[in-house]
Formats: sequence, C-alpha cells, structure tokens
Amino acid sequence: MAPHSTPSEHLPPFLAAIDLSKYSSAARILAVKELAYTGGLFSVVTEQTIDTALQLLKDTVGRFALYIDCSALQSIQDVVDILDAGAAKVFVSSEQVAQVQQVPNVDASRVVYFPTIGADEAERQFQGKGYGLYLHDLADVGVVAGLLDAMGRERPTVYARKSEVSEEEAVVLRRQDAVPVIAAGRLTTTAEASKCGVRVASLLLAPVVSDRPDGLFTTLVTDERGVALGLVYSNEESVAESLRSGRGVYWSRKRGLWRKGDTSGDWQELVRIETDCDNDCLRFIVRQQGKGFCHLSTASCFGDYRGLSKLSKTLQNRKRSAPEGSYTKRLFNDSKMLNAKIMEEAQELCEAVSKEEIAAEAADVLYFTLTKAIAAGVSLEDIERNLDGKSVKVKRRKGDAKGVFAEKFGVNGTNEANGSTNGNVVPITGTAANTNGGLSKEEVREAESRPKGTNDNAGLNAEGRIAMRRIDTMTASSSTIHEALQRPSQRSTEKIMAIVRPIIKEVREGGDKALLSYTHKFEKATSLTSPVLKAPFPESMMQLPRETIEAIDISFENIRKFHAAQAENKTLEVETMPGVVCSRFSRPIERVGLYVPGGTAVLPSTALMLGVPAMVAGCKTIVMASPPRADGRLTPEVVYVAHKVGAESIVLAGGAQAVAAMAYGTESIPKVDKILGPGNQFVTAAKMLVSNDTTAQVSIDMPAGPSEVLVIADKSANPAFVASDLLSQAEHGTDSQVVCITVDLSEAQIKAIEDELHSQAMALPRVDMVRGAISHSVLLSTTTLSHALELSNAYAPEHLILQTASPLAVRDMVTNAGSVFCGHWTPESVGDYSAGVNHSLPTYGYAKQYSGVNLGSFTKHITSSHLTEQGLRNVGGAVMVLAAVEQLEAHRRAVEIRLGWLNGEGKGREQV
Ligand SMILES: NC(=O)c1ccc[n+]([C@@H]2O[C@H](COP(=O)([O-])OP(=O)(O)OC[C@H]3O[C@@H](n4cnc5c(N)ncnc54)[C@H](O)[C@@H]3O)[C@@H](O)[C@H]2O)c1
Ligand SMILES: N[C@H](CO)Cc1c[nH]c[nH+]1
Repeated sequence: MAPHSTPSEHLPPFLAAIDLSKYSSAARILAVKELAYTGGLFSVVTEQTIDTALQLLKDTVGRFALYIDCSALQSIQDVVDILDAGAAKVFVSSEQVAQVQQVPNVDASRVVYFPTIGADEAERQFQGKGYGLYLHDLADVGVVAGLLDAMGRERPTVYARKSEVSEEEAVVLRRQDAVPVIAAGRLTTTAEASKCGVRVASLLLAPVVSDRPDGLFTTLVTDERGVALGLVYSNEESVAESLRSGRGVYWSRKRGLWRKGDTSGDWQELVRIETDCDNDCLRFIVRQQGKGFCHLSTASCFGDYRGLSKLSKTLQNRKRSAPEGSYTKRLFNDSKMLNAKIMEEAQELCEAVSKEEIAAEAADVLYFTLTKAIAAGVSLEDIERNLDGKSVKVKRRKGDAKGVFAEKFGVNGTNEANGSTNGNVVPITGTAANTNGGLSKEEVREAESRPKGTNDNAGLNAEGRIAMRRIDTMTASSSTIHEALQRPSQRSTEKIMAIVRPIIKEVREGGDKALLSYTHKFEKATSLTSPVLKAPFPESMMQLPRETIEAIDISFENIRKFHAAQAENKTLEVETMPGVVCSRFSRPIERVGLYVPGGTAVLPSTALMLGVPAMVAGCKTIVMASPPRADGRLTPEVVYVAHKVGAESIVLAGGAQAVAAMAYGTESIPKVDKILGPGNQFVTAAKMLVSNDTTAQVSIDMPAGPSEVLVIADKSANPAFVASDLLSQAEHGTDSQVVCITVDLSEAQIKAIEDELHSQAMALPRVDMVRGAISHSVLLSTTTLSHALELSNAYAPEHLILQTASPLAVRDMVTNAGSVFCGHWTPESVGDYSAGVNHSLPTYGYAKQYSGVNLGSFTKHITSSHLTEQGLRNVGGAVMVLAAVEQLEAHRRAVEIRLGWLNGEGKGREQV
C-alpha cells in the first residue's frame, strides 16, 4: 500500500466513541481503563445532550481531547459554545459548514467536515479549507486508502468509522494515518487478541517502529506537566501490562518486564501513553509516587524538581504536614491573611519597574496564588489545564478592566456599549449564530435557573463551604458595595431581549401552531396537540389529597379577605367649586392574563396570588397560562385554583410564547388587556416587550423577575432564622439573590449566621440551585440600623425581613420594598403562601416605583365631572383664559358658547 503523507498535527491513536448518557463526567471516564490512557474521545451531541456535553468538556478540558459530532445541532451558536468549552474538534454537516465559516476566530483545523450531501458538491465545499474529513458508516476500510491516494499530498486528517470494526481493520486504518473511531465497548486492555474486541495496545503501537537493534521502543517518562523523569524501554508486552494494570510498566534490558516501584515502593500511576511525531518513541505520562523516579531517590534522573513544580510539591507536602509555626501553615489556616497578601503582592507587581523587581514580585504573586490554590485542593496541573482551556476559546473577550480597578487605573471598564457588564464577550455577528442572543450557554443556564453541576463550585468558598461574599461596609468603597448589590439577571437584559423578540414575533404571526411548537421545544411536551384547556375543567384533572385542598382553601380565604378589604366600593366625590363635582370610580379590567411560572418549580401559590384578586375585582375573562409538564399535563393544584377563581381557560405554555399568545391572542386563546404574574428572565423580558408595543394594547403589572430577599439582622436575631429566610429565596433559582445586612454584630455572631447558612443549605434538596444564588449574594456588615436601612432602601428589595428588636419602628423607616416581614416570628414564606399578602412583587429594584400585585392591579379608575349652570359660570373663565394661552380656540368656544346660552344669547335654550 502506498505510504500517505502524515498530517501535520499530532493525532490520537484512535477515538473511543462514548455515549454521553453513560460517560458524563471525567470520573466516569477515568474509571474505564480503555478510555483513560490514550486521551481521544468521540461523541455525538444532540439538543437533548448539549448541556451534558458542555459540562463534560468543562470537567475534562486539558485532560482528554473530546471530538464532538455536532451535525445534529440546529443552532450554530451551540457549535461555537462546544468549541469554546474546549472541544478538540467539532464535526459539522454540509449544512452547517457555511455558517461555521462565518464565525470569526474559528480555526479550520478544529473543524471536521461530515459530508451529508452529494460527493461533487461536498468536494467543492471541502477542498482547500483545511478541515478534517469524517468518513462515516464505512462498508470497507480499504476505501480509505483509495481516497487518500486520490487526494495526494494535500490530504486532510481522516476520521473513519465502521460499525463492528475488527482489530485488524482498525490497525489498517491506523497505518494509513487515518484515525479510527471505535465504540468504547469494543475496546479492551487485555493482552490476548479476541474476535469481539479491539486491543488498545495494538492500536497504540500499530505505526510505531523501533530504531533499535533489540526492537525495543525508546520510552520517555514524564510527569503531567511534561517534566522528564527518565528514559526507559518498552515492548508490546510491557505496554499491554501497563494499560491493564494502570501503572508505569516497562521492559528492562537486564530483567525483562519491569513494574516500576514493585521493590522500591516508588510506583507510578499511569496517566496516558502517547507516540511521538514520527512514531519511533513512546511517552508515558505518569503520577510518580514515593520518593521519586530515580534510583538515587531524586524526583527525576536529571535531578530534583525546580521552579513552579518544586514550589507546588513543597506546598502539597506542607499541606499534608506543615511544621508548627511555619509561614505557609499560617497562610493555609488564615484565608483572610492569604487574600491580603495576594492583593498586596499584585499591587507591588503593578508598581515594579526594573526586570529584577518584576521577576521578584511576579514570583511572590505566584507563590501566594499557588498557596491559595493548593489550600483549596487545586493543583498546578489543574491551573495549567484551565489555561489550556482558555487558549482554545473562540469567543474573544475584550478583557477590559472592571469596577474599582478600572476606576483606579483610569481605564474604560464598564463595557456598557455592548450591554454587558460582566462578560466582555465580543458578539458573533452575521449569521444565525445569535439564536442565544449572544448569551453563553452558562448564562442561558442561569437565566433558565438550572441547578449548578456537582463539579461547578459556584457558591462555595475556598474551604468548600456554601458561603456568601462578605463585605464590611465600614471599610469597603461605595463602588464595591454597589457592584455587589447588582442583580445577576440585570447584567444580560439586552441579550435576553434578543432571545425573546423572535419568539414573540413568531407566536404573533403563527398563532397556535407556533405556540405549540415552542411548548414542544421548551417543555418537551411533544404529545400536546392543543395549546389551551377550556373551562369547565374536568374533575379528573384536579384530583388532590384532602390536606392539599384544605391548605389551598385556607390560603384562598386569607388572600380573598385581604384583597377584598382593598376594594373601593364607593365613588369618590369632591365638589371643587360650588357646582363643580369631580368623581372617581373603579372598574375591573375586563380581560386579564395570569402567568403562573412552572419551569423549575410548580407554583400553584402564584395561581392563588393572581387568581383570587382577579376574581375579587370582578374581571370578566380570566386566562391563566402555565408551562405544562413533559407529559403535556398541568399540575392539578393549578387547575383546581383556576377552577376556584373562575378562569375561562388555561394556556398550556410558558415563557415568552405564553406571554405573546395572551398579548396578541391566537385562534384559540383570547387576547387580554393586561398580563400579570412573575416569571423568569424570559417571561419578564417578554412582558416588557409586549407592553411597549402600542399595537398590542396590553399593559403589565410590573417587572417581577427572579426572587430576592434582604434580611436586616441585629443582635436580637436568631442566626438559624436568618439563614432559613435567606435560603427560602435562594432556592427559587440560580439567578435569585439574597442579601443579609447585619447591624453591629460581633465576628462570632456573623460566623453563626454563616455556619447556619452552610449547614442548612447542605441539607436542602435544591442545594445545587441554592449554590447558584449564593454565588452572587452578599452579607454586608454595618454598625448602625440607619446605615442598614439606607442600604436596603437603595437596593429596594422584593422582600424585606426585619429581624430586629423593634421591627414595627424599623418598618416606619422603610421607603422602598415590595413586601415587609416584621419580627422573628414572621418568616417570608408565610407571605408566599397563606398569610393573605400578595407574593407577586417587583424585583430588580423596581420596588422604587412599582407596588406588588394588589386589588388595584386588576382595576382601573375612571373619573367623571358634573357641573351645574352655576358651576360652569364659576370655572368657565379660567378655562377660557388657559385655552386662549394654548391657542386652542375650539376648547375656549366650548365654554363660551354655553355661557352665551346661559346669558340668553343663544337660540333654542329650552332644548338644553
Ligand atoms: N417576583 C415574584 O413575585 C416571583 C414570584 C414567584 C416566582 N418568581 C420567580 O419566577 C421564576 C420562575 O422561573 P421558572 O424558570 O421556574 O419558570 P417560568 O415559568 O418563569 O419559565 C419557564 C419558561 O421559560 C422559558 N425558557 C426556558 N429556557 C429558555 C430559553 N433558553 N430561551 C427562551 N425561553 C426559555 C420556557 O418557555 C419555559 O416555559 C423564578 O425566577 C422565581 O424566582 C418570582
Ligand atoms: N417567593 C416567591 C416570590 O418571589 C413566591 C413563591 C412561590 N412559592 C414560593 N414562593
């Protein structure tokens, strides 16, 4: 067979094809030897598995090379996200390839072309682009050789897959410099050949040629950072044994098979085996145990470690057993001191000028940085992996300085121009790439309030405890406090709007069909054929346990009483001048749309909070909307409440599409006059957009987004109560925010709140949701109640909890808040469900200008005037003068003509 020119990149010996549902974390992959030791993995990603893929990439970046077949994805933004998360390569279909070309910064060598159209057209798309080529479903591996020959020297890297491929066939592919893609289950580390398995050792060694007379393979042994430990030899037997046992095993020219460490105890954990660029040398990457690799008890045969490796080993030893009184031990035990040192050294590095100073200060920064990392269980290798991950990012960040640092150094940092204050991501333009509105997958996850993955350390401090950021308001700058109090969801408003706009447009234009298709997409309720459920609702849809019915009925009655008491039954009448009577009376808004959230939790309590006042107000048409479950059904509690309040229909949809359906109406859903109800960022953005469209003729209650709470706690507060109230809102979603303001508490008292927060959070089923919220939450310590109130009024929380000695007196100082909960025996959750107050409240600081939902939200006021003859005489002069000032003659004459009549100047006076 003619030799083919080797592609100019370093390729894995094969790609092990894994199923993402089975191999979703690095730990799972590492547990399977066949996958762990050669580094190349392949997986097909779909809309359903994209999040798993992104999480896996995050978890394994720099450890494995993941090749992802993206040909089933609809959005090119998803493909970009996969590349950005560190995929070695993406396989894209003929349909996707043109779009990928338009994305800036995508390196062609990270794209593998998967032809899904006719050969001629495919060749035109592919030729000269520098992509790899994926040959899928091969009938015969011999085809590859012919194809490669035809392509000549400019040939691409070829990835080839044949189902049930035999070892022989895989070796043929490998010798042709093609990369075989082999189902993980077919791979084996056993030494013996078998019909149903493909030996990893055979594939690894297939192209390797020894340049030694004894046929042994020269083998370089290195640690994970690539530092050489020594030179040894291998052969097929030792390589197979190494893969089987997961240890460094070599071939000694004197003693034969050599399991390193069997006699000395200095054994090696195998990380990976690689071949070099021209296949005449192996590299074993190992984790050396014991004293070191060399028989002289040094780390390597070339002496001891130096530089960062040496520092990292020393710090790891110190962490295990630091001598009492050592400086490093002190740093390990005192995180505040360590943080202060990092800041101090960073400052000194900024001020350094000469080469010597810069080297010395940079060394200090590295020392303290690495100490912090190792104290937290982060190794130097982890940091380097992270760097490698960042080096392959596609989305370029502007990298502006931020906040106080930008201010301090006088550089522009707020990046407001592109609507982002935290991401600095330069948006992708020009293609359908922006279907996520420019949000990264992680930002979308947060907007969707999805729980944090177990490998994501959101909300955890350096000790791995769930902890809020702490700020001492006596020493922190006002910009630090201001920045800490920014709502997470506000950072991406424009991007969320960009996602929501096309959804609204589609539903407005496409009606029921478009609405249903979004429900199929977001709720996965693909069996649903109608987007609405009309009253009367069948009994079978409201089957509930007795105690649930009782609880709903009690809450219903309390909410009804409190809202009924808000009714303005009498017409307001004021005689402003004799004979001039002004009145005001209220009328229910006729048609209201009530959004009941249902993405991450089912909220029948919100159905009560909206439905009961709508019923009390007398709204004629009550339409509810709530996302159905994946089986297409609604939670029975919501149906029961809808029935109790007399709703005419329930829209089986959520998000922006439900808002659009109620705003514009569809074939089966009535258009409403006002939309009320809280929801996630997509819902809130949609409400704001439709209320701004004058053609929709719809108003909204307020922007009521992700839940938030602010607790003011003085010395009388019980730390367990404080923590429980903070957590009750943190569990709503990863984009919720909770704030605790302490008043004159000692370090021990603040610590008691932090301890409670950690231990109570750890026991919650939604702990991974809570961690997300805690990651952008804050504890502010103050010394006076008035300062605490000043901060709270500026923040304008949705819920304000006063755990203070005289809560009612403190309440009098509140100027901005959605709802206030007074005293130690008033948890916020009583207001969420049953006390009677409404829980649909303004968030994002809108409590400065909006009230929470109340009876008035469902009514409008109409004014009327009634003048007697004398009344017109009394007020007419003023009207005529002002109309003349405004040069509105018809206005003036409307009075003048009447006064003329009264003065007997007109005809037919008796007709009036
Ligand atoms: N402020 C208040 O008074 C109040 C009261 C109750 C609840 N809340 C808040 O309501 C929110 C409820 O959020 P939720 O997510 O559980 O339910 P939700 O019903 O508000 O949102 C779910 C919908 O979001 C849409 N969506 C999800 N991912 C999307 C994406 N990537 N692109 C476009 N649309 C997408 C889907 O249509 C889905 O139906 C929470 O943030 C909670 O804190 C606030
Ligand atoms: N706390 C939410 C208002 O932000 C409402 C709610 C519903 N269920 C529980 N709580």
